[in-house]
Amino acid sequence: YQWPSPQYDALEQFVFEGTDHIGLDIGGVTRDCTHRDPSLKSTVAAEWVRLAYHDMATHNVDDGTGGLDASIFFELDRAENVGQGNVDTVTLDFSVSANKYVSRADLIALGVSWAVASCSGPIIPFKGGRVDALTAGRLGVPEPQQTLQSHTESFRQQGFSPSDMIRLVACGHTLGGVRNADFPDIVPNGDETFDTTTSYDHAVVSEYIAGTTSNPLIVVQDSTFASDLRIFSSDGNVTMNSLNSEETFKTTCSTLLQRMVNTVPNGVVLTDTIEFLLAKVSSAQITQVGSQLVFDVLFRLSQPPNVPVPPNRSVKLLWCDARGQFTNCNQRTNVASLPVAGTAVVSPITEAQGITLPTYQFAAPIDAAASVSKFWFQVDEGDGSPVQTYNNGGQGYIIQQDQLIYLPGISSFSLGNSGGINYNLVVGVRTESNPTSATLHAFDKGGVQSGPLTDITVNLVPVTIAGPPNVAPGYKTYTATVNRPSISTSLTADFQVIIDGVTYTEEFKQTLNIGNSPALDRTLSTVTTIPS
Ligand code: HEM
Repeated sequence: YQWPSPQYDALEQFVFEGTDHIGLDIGGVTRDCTHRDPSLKSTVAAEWVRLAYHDMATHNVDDGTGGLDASIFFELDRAENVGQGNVDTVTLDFSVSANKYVSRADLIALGVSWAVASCSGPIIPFKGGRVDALTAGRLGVPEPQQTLQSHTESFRQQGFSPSDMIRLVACGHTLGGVRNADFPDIVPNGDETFDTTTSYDHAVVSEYIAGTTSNPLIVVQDSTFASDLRIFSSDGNVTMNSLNSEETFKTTCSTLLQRMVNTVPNGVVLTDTIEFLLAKVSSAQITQVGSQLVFDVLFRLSQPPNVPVPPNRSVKLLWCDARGQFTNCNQRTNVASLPVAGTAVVSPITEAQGITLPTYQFAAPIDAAASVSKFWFQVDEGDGSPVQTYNNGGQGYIIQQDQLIYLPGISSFSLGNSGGINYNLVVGVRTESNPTSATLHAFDKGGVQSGPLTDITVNLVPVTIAGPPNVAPGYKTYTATVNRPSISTSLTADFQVIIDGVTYTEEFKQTLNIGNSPALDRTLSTVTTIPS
């Protein structure tokens, strides 16, 4: 890993912080294996795992189509997808946070890892890179009244053998249960769970083997619906017996659920497993606070379980000028200390491992004539141990360019002339530069009904923004307006200018916190210089 890796960075934040590009705590929806509504026996985790299976179930191993591709967004009206759990998962949980780097399908897949971890199950490693379908997939979700032969054929088409089928059903039916509203013939007296525990454990297996189960797809008035019984007993209970230990159940399910969420249409290439970064530059940009040009950086560290943050820890940001007589730390290095300390939200995966994520926010006033070339951090735990340097594996964290900067603080919303909301997004371009082209690309994956990705390109035009707060010295403003039907939390913007034939880009910028948003508030860091 080397910073910056925008897709990796975005996926890593989802996996381990559980939050999206505007900080919305999506992973937290399943925290503590909670119920969406206290009246439900099912958990959010159960809903998320079922949804992922139903999305994947459209895979056809014979022609390589379908799989975990978010086609479920277009399949909710099918009988095979009945249930408020599926509707809530799609519309409330997974329709607002997908973005340029994280697809809806990635969110559905990650939902399985979050869900299982939140219910004390195994850690399921996650890969990103799924591609969202534009339309519904084939029919393919098995239903309880179908025969064993038909189920075996369904799972074969999805890429799973008869014994995988037994395992995968058990790995799913350890969570949640059957709802009266959806299957009144199976559970006429109200919702019933598949086993007696809420958590992700092997009770679904042990209760079946012990003959004490009340799984409604086993113990049911009309045996037509006893699909779990037919599946579990289909090999004379050999597979179920082999799963009858907590350890085996968890390792088996971790592997199988990974296979389930990594079942994607042919041609889709998944990333490597997203590993936790012990230290991470979460965001770094030149921007302005008020009309002061700042170098804004969030640095995230990690604390192992039960190890508090050292009380005397000091974290420093160091950087070199990019322009002027001290360029590249010729003679002097800039230092900012006393950042604003905070804690990042942790996802259920990180929480299950007991890891906490202290953060250090720097907003260092800078001068456009000096700017920033590369930066790094020094951490002194204040306990006599050696000072640690974090410098991106030796080369420092490099600021790619300072020609173009995003200015959310002087961006704004307004009502569109023909309806909707105008996003008036503002960037700064260095005063001495004259772009031959300036554009904005906006990506919006929001909404269930809208297509999975709206990609809008508009030209940026030079403007003078009236009145304070005005643009920082050294920069002039350009703006572009994007009209959306309503405020969209998933809209992100890429800006691009061409100056003297060279393209400069500021990309993947959030658009929700703009203008006077408190999220943009910063305490300016104190800056000194040291000889280098
Ligand atoms: C032959 C295969 C399967 C059949 C016939 C089947 C059938 C069902 C039925 C009827 C329900 C009740 C849904 C409701 O009341 O809304 C259910 C729930 C559930 N299924 Fe399956 N299922 C199968 C395979 C799987 C697989 C492979 C998984 C995941 C690996 C899975 C995960 C779940 C989960 C987690 C729930 C609980 C949902 C909740 O409580 O909200 N199922 N299943």
